[in-house]
Amino acid sequence: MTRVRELSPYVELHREQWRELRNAMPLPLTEDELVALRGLGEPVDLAEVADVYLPLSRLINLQVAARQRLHETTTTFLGEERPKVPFVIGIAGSVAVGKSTTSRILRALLARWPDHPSVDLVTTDGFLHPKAELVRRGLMHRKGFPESYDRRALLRFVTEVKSGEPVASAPVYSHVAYDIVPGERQVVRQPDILLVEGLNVLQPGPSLAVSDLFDFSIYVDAHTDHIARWYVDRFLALRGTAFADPESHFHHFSQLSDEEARAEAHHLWKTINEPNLVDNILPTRPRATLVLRKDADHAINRVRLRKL
Ligand SMILES: Nc1ncnc2c1ncn2[C@@H]1O[C@H](COP(=O)(O)OP(=O)(O)O)[C@@H](O)[C@H]1O
Ligand SMILES: CC(C)(COP(=O)(O)O)[C@@H](O)C(=O)NCCC(=O)O
Repeated sequence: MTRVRELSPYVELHREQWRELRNAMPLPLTEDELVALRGLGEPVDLAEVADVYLPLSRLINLQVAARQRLHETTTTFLGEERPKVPFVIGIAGSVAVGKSTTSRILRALLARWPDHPSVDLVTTDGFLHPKAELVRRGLMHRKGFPESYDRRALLRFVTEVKSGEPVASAPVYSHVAYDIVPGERQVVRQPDILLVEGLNVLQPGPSLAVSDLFDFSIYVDAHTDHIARWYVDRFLALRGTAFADPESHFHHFSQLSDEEARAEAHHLWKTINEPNLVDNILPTRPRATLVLRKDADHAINRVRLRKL
Protein backbone atom coordinates (compact mmCIF):
# COMPACT_ATOMS: atom_id res chain seq x y z
CA MET A 1 0.00 0.00 0.00
CA THR A 2 1.37 3.45 -0.87
CA ARG A 3 1.77 5.82 2.07
CA VAL A 4 -0.21 9.01 1.76
CA ARG A 5 2.01 11.94 2.63
CA GLU A 6 0.29 15.03 4.05
CA LEU A 7 1.17 17.93 1.78
CA SER A 8 1.47 21.35 3.38
CA PRO A 9 3.01 24.69 2.43
CA TYR A 10 4.33 24.96 6.01
CA VAL A 11 7.04 23.29 8.02
CA GLU A 12 6.65 23.35 11.79
CA LEU A 13 9.72 23.18 13.99
CA HIS A 14 10.17 22.99 17.72
CA ARG A 15 12.60 25.42 19.24
CA GLU A 16 15.26 22.67 19.62
CA GLN A 17 15.12 21.99 15.87
CA TRP A 18 14.89 25.64 14.83
CA ARG A 19 17.90 26.72 16.92
CA GLU A 20 20.14 24.32 14.99
CA LEU A 21 19.61 26.58 11.96
CA ARG A 22 21.58 29.38 13.65
CA ASN A 23 24.61 27.83 11.96
CA ALA A 24 27.15 29.00 14.54
CA MET A 25 26.26 32.66 14.09
CA PRO A 26 27.71 34.67 16.98
CA LEU A 27 25.31 36.44 19.37
CA PRO A 28 25.78 40.17 18.76
CA LEU A 29 23.60 41.51 21.65
CA THR A 30 24.55 42.03 25.27
CA GLU A 31 22.17 41.63 28.21
CA ASP A 32 22.00 45.45 28.65
CA GLU A 33 21.20 45.97 24.98
CA LEU A 34 18.44 43.38 25.18
CA VAL A 35 16.93 44.96 28.31
CA ALA A 36 16.68 48.26 26.40
CA LEU A 37 14.72 46.54 23.60
CA ARG A 38 12.27 44.68 25.84
CA GLY A 39 8.72 46.00 26.21
CA LEU A 40 6.81 46.19 29.50
CA GLY A 41 6.13 42.65 30.79
CA GLU A 42 8.17 40.97 28.05
CA PRO A 43 10.61 38.49 29.63
CA VAL A 44 12.62 37.52 26.50
CA ASP A 45 16.19 36.52 27.43
CA LEU A 46 19.46 36.09 25.54
CA ALA A 47 18.85 32.35 25.18
CA GLU A 48 15.68 33.12 23.21
CA VAL A 49 17.53 35.65 21.07
CA ALA A 50 20.14 32.98 20.29
CA ASP A 51 17.67 30.12 19.73
CA VAL A 52 14.88 31.91 17.88
CA TYR A 53 15.99 35.28 16.55
CA LEU A 54 19.47 34.41 15.25
CA PRO A 55 18.25 31.68 12.88
CA LEU A 56 15.49 34.07 11.79
CA SER A 57 17.98 36.86 11.11
CA ARG A 58 20.07 34.38 9.06
CA LEU A 59 17.03 33.29 7.04
CA ILE A 60 16.05 36.89 6.32
CA ASN A 61 19.63 37.79 5.33
CA LEU A 62 19.59 34.97 2.76
CA GLN A 63 16.20 36.07 1.46
CA VAL A 64 17.29 39.72 1.12
CA ALA A 65 20.11 38.63 -1.21
CA ALA A 66 17.80 36.33 -3.21
CA ARG A 67 15.12 39.04 -3.52
CA GLN A 68 17.70 41.53 -4.74
CA ARG A 69 18.69 39.13 -7.53
CA LEU A 70 15.04 38.64 -8.44
CA HIS A 71 14.51 42.42 -8.72
CA GLU A 72 17.57 42.63 -10.95
CA THR A 73 15.96 40.23 -13.42
CA THR A 74 12.93 42.55 -13.68
CA THR A 75 15.08 45.66 -14.21
CA THR A 76 17.14 43.84 -16.83
CA PHE A 77 13.92 42.77 -18.56
CA LEU A 78 12.60 46.34 -18.50
CA GLY A 79 15.95 47.77 -19.53
CA GLU A 80 15.71 50.20 -16.62
CA GLU A 81 18.21 51.58 -14.16
CA ARG A 82 16.51 51.27 -10.81
CA PRO A 83 17.77 52.00 -7.32
CA LYS A 84 18.16 49.12 -4.90
CA VAL A 85 14.70 48.07 -3.69
CA PRO A 86 14.35 47.95 0.11
CA PHE A 87 13.30 44.61 1.57
CA VAL A 88 10.02 45.07 3.45
CA ILE A 89 9.00 42.88 6.39
CA GLY A 90 5.52 42.92 7.96
CA ILE A 91 5.05 41.99 11.63
CA ALA A 92 1.50 41.21 12.73
CA GLY A 93 -0.32 39.87 15.78
CA SER A 94 -2.72 40.79 18.57
CA VAL A 95 -2.57 43.76 20.91
CA ALA A 96 -0.29 42.77 23.84
CA VAL A 97 1.29 39.75 22.14
CA GLY A 98 4.73 41.42 22.08
CA LYS A 99 5.09 42.54 18.46
CA SER A 100 7.06 45.65 19.45
CA THR A 101 9.70 43.63 21.29
CA THR A 102 10.00 41.15 18.41
CA SER A 103 10.35 44.03 15.94
CA ARG A 104 13.00 45.87 17.95
CA ILE A 105 15.11 42.74 18.50
CA LEU A 106 14.90 41.85 14.83
CA ARG A 107 15.80 45.37 13.82
CA ALA A 108 18.89 45.30 16.05
CA LEU A 109 20.01 41.91 14.71
CA LEU A 110 19.38 42.67 11.03
CA ALA A 111 21.32 45.93 11.27
CA ARG A 112 24.45 43.98 12.33
CA TRP A 113 24.79 42.44 8.86
CA PRO A 114 27.28 44.35 6.68
CA ASP A 115 25.12 43.88 3.56
CA HIS A 116 22.06 45.63 5.10
CA PRO A 117 23.11 47.93 7.95
CA SER A 118 20.27 50.42 7.57
CA VAL A 119 17.05 49.02 9.04
CA ASP A 120 14.03 51.17 9.87
CA LEU A 121 11.00 50.25 11.96
CA VAL A 122 7.61 51.88 11.50
CA THR A 123 4.49 51.01 13.54
CA THR A 124 1.09 51.34 11.94
CA ASP A 125 -0.41 53.21 14.91
CA GLY A 126 0.89 56.38 13.18
CA PHE A 127 -1.64 55.66 10.44
CA LEU A 128 -4.62 55.54 12.80
CA HIS A 129 -7.06 58.31 11.96
CA PRO A 130 -6.63 61.24 14.37
CA LYS A 131 -8.91 61.17 17.43
CA ALA A 132 -11.24 63.86 16.05
CA GLU A 133 -11.73 61.84 12.86
CA LEU A 134 -12.34 58.60 14.81
CA VAL A 135 -14.96 60.44 16.89
CA ARG A 136 -16.55 61.83 13.72
CA ARG A 137 -16.74 58.34 12.21
CA GLY A 138 -17.99 56.75 15.47
CA LEU A 139 -14.86 54.58 15.69
CA MET A 140 -13.43 55.46 19.12
CA HIS A 141 -14.30 51.98 20.37
CA ARG A 142 -12.91 50.34 17.24
CA LYS A 143 -9.33 51.54 17.62
CA GLY A 144 -7.03 48.99 16.00
CA PHE A 145 -9.80 47.64 13.73
CA PRO A 146 -8.96 47.86 10.00
CA GLU A 147 -11.35 50.76 9.45
CA SER A 148 -9.66 52.87 12.17
CA TYR A 149 -6.58 53.28 9.94
CA ASP A 150 -5.90 55.47 6.92
CA ARG A 151 -4.95 52.43 4.85
CA ARG A 152 -4.35 54.42 1.69
CA ALA A 153 -1.79 56.61 3.44
CA LEU A 154 -0.01 53.51 4.81
CA LEU A 155 0.07 51.92 1.36
CA ARG A 156 1.36 55.17 -0.15
CA PHE A 157 4.12 55.41 2.46
CA VAL A 158 5.39 51.85 1.94
CA THR A 159 5.14 52.28 -1.84
CA GLU A 160 7.29 55.42 -1.59
CA VAL A 161 9.93 53.63 0.48
CA LYS A 162 9.94 50.62 -1.84
CA SER A 163 10.16 52.84 -4.92
CA GLY A 164 13.43 54.23 -3.57
CA GLU A 165 12.17 57.76 -2.77
CA PRO A 166 15.06 59.63 -1.09
CA VAL A 167 12.80 60.66 1.82
CA ALA A 168 9.47 59.25 3.00
CA SER A 169 7.71 60.06 6.24
CA ALA A 170 5.04 58.56 8.47
CA PRO A 171 2.79 60.23 11.06
CA VAL A 172 3.49 59.50 14.73
CA TYR A 173 1.02 58.19 17.35
CA SER A 174 1.26 58.85 21.09
CA HIS A 175 -0.15 56.34 23.58
CA VAL A 176 -0.02 59.13 26.17
CA ALA A 177 -2.17 61.54 24.14
CA TYR A 178 -4.15 58.61 22.66
CA ASP A 179 -3.92 60.52 19.41
CA ILE A 180 -1.71 61.35 16.44
CA VAL A 181 0.93 63.94 17.37
CA PRO A 182 0.20 67.01 15.21
CA GLY A 183 3.10 68.00 12.96
CA GLU A 184 5.40 65.14 14.02
CA ARG A 185 6.74 62.76 11.37
CA GLN A 186 9.04 59.76 11.38
CA VAL A 187 11.44 60.19 8.48
CA VAL A 188 12.80 57.22 6.54
CA ARG A 189 15.69 57.64 4.09
CA GLN A 190 16.19 54.72 1.71
CA PRO A 191 16.73 51.94 4.27
CA ASP A 192 18.03 48.55 3.20
CA ILE A 193 15.23 46.94 5.21
CA LEU A 194 11.91 48.37 6.42
CA LEU A 195 9.98 46.65 9.22
CA VAL A 196 6.27 47.50 9.26
CA GLU A 197 4.67 46.43 12.54
CA GLY A 198 0.96 46.52 13.31
CA LEU A 199 -2.14 44.56 14.21
CA ASN A 200 -3.59 44.36 10.74
CA VAL A 201 -0.64 44.54 8.36
CA LEU A 202 -1.33 41.10 6.86
CA GLN A 203 -4.87 41.93 5.79
CA PRO A 204 -5.54 41.54 2.09
CA GLY A 205 -7.33 44.42 0.42
CA PRO A 206 -10.06 44.68 -2.14
CA SER A 207 -7.30 46.11 -4.33
CA LEU A 208 -3.56 46.50 -3.63
CA ALA A 209 -2.89 46.27 0.14
CA VAL A 210 0.27 46.95 2.11
CA SER A 211 0.67 43.17 2.62
CA ASP A 212 1.21 42.85 -1.15
CA LEU A 213 4.43 44.83 -0.76
CA PHE A 214 5.94 42.57 1.90
CA ASP A 215 8.93 40.43 0.99
CA PHE A 216 8.65 38.53 4.27
CA SER A 217 6.10 38.53 7.07
CA ILE A 218 5.96 37.39 10.67
CA TYR A 219 2.89 36.64 12.79
CA VAL A 220 3.48 36.71 16.54
CA ASP A 221 1.07 34.16 17.93
CA ALA A 222 -0.19 32.83 21.28
CA HIS A 223 -3.33 31.32 22.75
CA THR A 224 -6.03 33.99 23.04
CA ASP A 225 -6.51 33.31 26.78
CA HIS A 226 -2.80 33.84 27.39
CA ILE A 227 -2.76 37.12 25.47
CA ALA A 228 -5.80 38.27 27.47
CA ARG A 229 -3.84 37.63 30.68
CA TRP A 230 -0.80 39.50 29.36
CA TYR A 231 -3.04 42.43 28.38
CA VAL A 232 -4.58 42.63 31.87
CA ASP A 233 -1.18 42.25 33.62
CA ARG A 234 0.30 44.99 31.44
CA PHE A 235 -2.65 47.26 32.16
CA LEU A 236 -1.99 46.82 35.90
CA ALA A 237 1.71 47.56 35.38
CA LEU A 238 0.95 50.64 33.25
CA ARG A 239 -0.78 52.25 36.27
CA GLY A 240 2.63 52.82 37.81
CA THR A 241 4.32 53.89 34.56
CA ALA A 242 2.54 55.43 31.55
CA PHE A 243 -0.81 56.05 33.30
CA ALA A 244 0.96 57.87 36.15
CA ASP A 245 1.76 60.68 33.68
CA PRO A 246 -0.90 63.39 34.26
CA GLU A 247 -0.90 63.94 30.48
CA SER A 248 -1.92 60.31 29.84
CA HIS A 249 -5.35 59.70 28.37
CA PHE A 250 -5.55 56.82 30.87
CA HIS A 251 -4.37 58.89 33.88
CA HIS A 252 -7.70 58.40 35.64
CA PHE A 253 -6.90 54.66 35.74
CA SER A 254 -3.66 55.19 37.69
CA GLN A 255 -5.47 55.30 41.05
CA LEU A 256 -7.58 52.17 40.50
CA SER A 257 -7.22 49.25 42.91
CA ASP A 258 -5.98 45.95 41.46
CA GLU A 259 -9.51 44.64 41.35
CA GLU A 260 -10.93 47.73 39.62
CA ALA A 261 -8.06 47.82 37.12
CA ARG A 262 -8.54 44.14 36.31
CA ALA A 263 -12.23 44.71 35.63
CA GLU A 264 -11.48 47.72 33.40
CA ALA A 265 -8.77 45.91 31.45
CA HIS A 266 -10.96 42.83 31.08
CA HIS A 267 -13.74 45.03 29.70
CA LEU A 268 -11.39 46.71 27.15
CA TRP A 269 -10.06 43.31 26.15
CA LYS A 270 -13.48 41.71 25.72
CA THR A 271 -15.14 44.62 23.91
CA ILE A 272 -12.28 45.84 21.65
CA ASN A 273 -9.12 43.80 21.46
CA GLU A 274 -10.43 40.23 21.55
CA PRO A 275 -13.09 40.79 18.86
CA ASN A 276 -10.44 42.46 16.70
CA LEU A 277 -8.10 39.51 17.23
CA VAL A 278 -10.74 36.91 16.44
CA ASP A 279 -12.47 38.67 13.55
CA ASN A 280 -9.62 40.49 11.82
CA ILE A 281 -6.14 39.52 12.99
CA LEU A 282 -6.22 35.71 13.47
CA PRO A 283 -7.66 35.11 9.98
CA THR A 284 -4.48 36.68 8.54
CA ARG A 285 -2.16 34.19 10.28
CA PRO A 286 -2.06 31.66 7.40
CA ARG A 287 -0.72 34.43 5.16
CA ALA A 288 2.48 34.95 7.19
CA THR A 289 5.81 33.62 5.98
CA LEU A 290 6.69 32.76 9.57
CA VAL A 291 4.65 32.23 12.74
CA LEU A 292 6.35 32.57 16.13
CA ARG A 293 4.21 30.69 18.66
CA LYS A 294 4.49 31.69 22.32
CA ASP A 295 3.59 29.58 25.34
CA ALA A 296 1.83 30.83 28.50
CA ASP A 297 5.17 32.11 29.89
CA HIS A 298 5.78 34.21 26.69
CA ALA A 299 8.55 31.85 25.53
CA ILE A 300 8.64 31.14 21.80
CA ASN A 301 8.74 27.36 21.57
CA ARG A 302 7.44 26.67 18.07
CA VAL A 303 8.16 28.18 14.68
CA ARG A 304 6.12 27.61 11.54
CA LEU A 305 7.69 28.56 8.23
CA ARG A 306 6.03 28.73 4.86
CA LYS A 307 8.24 26.79 2.50
CA LEU A 308 6.05 26.97 -0.62
N1 LIG B 1 -2.05 52.70 27.11
C1 LIG B 1 -0.74 52.62 26.88
N2 LIG B 1 0.10 53.57 27.36
C2 LIG B 1 1.42 53.49 27.09
N3 LIG B 1 2.00 52.52 26.37
C3 LIG B 1 1.21 51.55 25.89
C4 LIG B 1 -0.21 51.54 26.10
N4 LIG B 1 -0.73 50.47 25.47
C5 LIG B 1 0.31 49.84 24.89
N5 LIG B 1 1.46 50.49 25.14
C6 LIG B 1 2.79 50.13 24.62
O1 LIG B 1 2.73 50.21 23.19
C7 LIG B 1 3.46 49.16 22.58
C8 LIG B 1 2.57 48.42 21.59
O2 LIG B 1 1.59 47.72 22.28
P1 LIG B 1 0.58 46.76 21.51
O3 LIG B 1 -0.10 47.50 20.41
O4 LIG B 1 -0.30 46.12 22.54
O5 LIG B 1 1.49 45.67 20.82
P2 LIG B 1 2.51 44.55 21.35
O6 LIG B 1 2.26 44.25 22.80
O7 LIG B 1 2.21 43.37 20.48
O8 LIG B 1 3.87 45.09 21.13
C9 LIG B 1 3.98 48.29 23.71
O9 LIG B 1 5.36 48.61 23.90
C10 LIG B 1 3.16 48.68 24.92
O10 LIG B 1 3.88 48.53 26.12
C1 LIG C 1 -2.50 51.66 19.09
C2 LIG C 1 -3.05 50.28 18.87
C3 LIG C 1 -4.33 50.34 18.06
C4 LIG C 1 -2.01 49.39 18.13
O1 LIG C 1 -1.54 49.98 16.94
P1 LIG C 1 -0.61 49.28 15.80
O2 LIG C 1 0.74 49.97 15.81
O3 LIG C 1 -0.48 47.80 16.09
O4 LIG C 1 -1.33 49.53 14.53
C5 LIG C 1 -3.31 49.57 20.21
O5 LIG C 1 -2.15 49.45 20.94
C6 LIG C 1 -4.37 50.29 21.08
O6 LIG C 1 -4.07 51.23 21.74
N1 LIG C 1 -5.62 49.81 21.03
C7 LIG C 1 -6.74 50.48 21.65
C8 LIG C 1 -7.45 49.62 22.66
C9 LIG C 1 -6.66 49.53 23.96
O7 LIG C 1 -6.31 50.56 24.51
O8 LIG C 1 -6.40 48.42 24.39
